[in-house]
Amino acid sequence: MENLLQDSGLLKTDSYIDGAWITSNTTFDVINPADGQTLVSVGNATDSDAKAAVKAADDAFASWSSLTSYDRADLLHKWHQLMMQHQDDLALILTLEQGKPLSEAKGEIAYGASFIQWFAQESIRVYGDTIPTQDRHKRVVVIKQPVGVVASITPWNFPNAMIARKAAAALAAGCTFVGLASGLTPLSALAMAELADRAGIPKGVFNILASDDAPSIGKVLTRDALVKKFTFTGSTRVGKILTEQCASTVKKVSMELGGNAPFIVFEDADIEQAVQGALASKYRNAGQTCICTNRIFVHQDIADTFTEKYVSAVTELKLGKGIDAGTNVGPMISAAAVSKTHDLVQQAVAQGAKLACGGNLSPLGESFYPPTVLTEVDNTMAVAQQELFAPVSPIIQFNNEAQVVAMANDTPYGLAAYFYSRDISRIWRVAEKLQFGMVGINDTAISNTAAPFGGMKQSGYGREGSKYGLDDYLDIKYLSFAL
Ligand SMILES: NC(=O)c1ccc[n+]([C@@H]2O[C@H](COP(=O)([O-])OP(=O)(O)OC[C@H]3O[C@@H](n4cnc5c(N)ncnc54)[C@H](O)[C@@H]3O)[C@@H](O)[C@H]2O)c1
Ligand SMILES: O=C[C@H](O)CS(=O)(=O)O
Repeated sequence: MENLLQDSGLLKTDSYIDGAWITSNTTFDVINPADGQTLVSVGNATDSDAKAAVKAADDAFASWSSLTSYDRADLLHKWHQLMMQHQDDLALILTLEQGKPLSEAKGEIAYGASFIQWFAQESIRVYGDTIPTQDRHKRVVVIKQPVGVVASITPWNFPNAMIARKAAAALAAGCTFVGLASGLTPLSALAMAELADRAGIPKGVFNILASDDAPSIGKVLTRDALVKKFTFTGSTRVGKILTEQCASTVKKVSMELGGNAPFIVFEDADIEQAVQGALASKYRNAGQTCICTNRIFVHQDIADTFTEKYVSAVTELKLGKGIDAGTNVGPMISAAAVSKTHDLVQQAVAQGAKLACGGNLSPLGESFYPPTVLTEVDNTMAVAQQELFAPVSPIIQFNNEAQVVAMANDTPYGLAAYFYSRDISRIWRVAEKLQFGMVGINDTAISNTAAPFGGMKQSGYGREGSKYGLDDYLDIKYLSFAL
């Protein structure tokens, strides 16, 4: 695999702890979802390695947090520059281990790097307060201080950006960081560590663990008292487990969890714009993003027109390997993911849904599933209630605003929602009533470093990116002076 890279030094296969690439007694294989072949074998970090990483981060905290925010920003800017300088190699590594089209992988590298740049800039704007008191002999001042060691566990679907979105804020705030990458996609995280090393980020400040035993490593990271903040991105199911595990040491916790995004097309929408928006939101990363459209609600008056245009556009999407030019939709992460998806599609058809396109197993390989559209779906079906994380569009008809808002909100999730309308009164009414942390209005390209990314309900809590993104990594302290 290294011979495919311009800089073979970016292919790292061991965990990075305290500025060193550690050796492991056992390894696990990283599989290319496009062909099921082993890319490389990676050293399997152990619980002891996780404890060592936490200790290294704790040892490094005093010196890292004592740097000025300008000093930290300089190092983060250098890291950002190196990420962009090596964007092509990082994207190729990402596509090979995760499957997304190369163009999307390049976009993810730029998106991940933008968080490093953003928080380098934000770090020099961590302000406190002076508070007027009723006592002339008293002064009250508020200061903000980094919480300490941050531990993180992240998913396979954005193996660069989900780590960058956390680590950049943590380091900018003056914290030190231990990240466990997904065992399915560790290579992107290890390449980030290589570039952090090259940027001159001191040893112990940024540590990356690779392991195929996340539950075991997770118990260390959630229960070690030296870890003061735990941040997770992944499924709601696992988020609940980890939140419970963090309770034993009362850590600060942030959770970026699952989603079930409604996409509503009102009768006054620009239908062509809605078709393009749904296409982009649904089939990005083969539908494997937390903010992908999960249910498409179309007003009955325009349902036939929208569906005809949408199905026509979906059938134009090219299914293929991520490294192949022209691929719009790559493989899913595994054959198991395809099997789960196909079962949901078949179950929906058995319950009365109609297959407008796709819905068959692909000759390209066991991890490929064709872009699929189901019509005459009911909001109570599993294909509408579950987070699909797949290239499948369930279309549900509605006949009035109150009904569709109720259906859209009828989910334990509350991450992203989208709707298309040109009625400004309706836009405000619906935007305020939708119970989701992020709402796209005639827009589905909502991921934005400057905006506070996060959810409500069982999609989690905490915000990543934006001017709010440092808050989760800072303690607020006030000083009361008697003069
Ligand atoms: N809200 C967001 O920002 C966001 C972003 C990306 C993905 N996600 C969500 O992530 C999910 C898909 O990713 P996934 O399949 O990797 O999710 P997952 O929850 O199965 O795994 C996430 C990470 O947790 C690890 N893990 C699994 N079980 C664990 C345990 N018991 N203890 C410790 N670690 C454990 C995994 O190895 C992986 O690294 C979807 O639900 C998606 O919506 C959310
Ligand atoms: O999968 C979830 C990611 O957070 C989506 S995005 O990378 O923020 O667009």
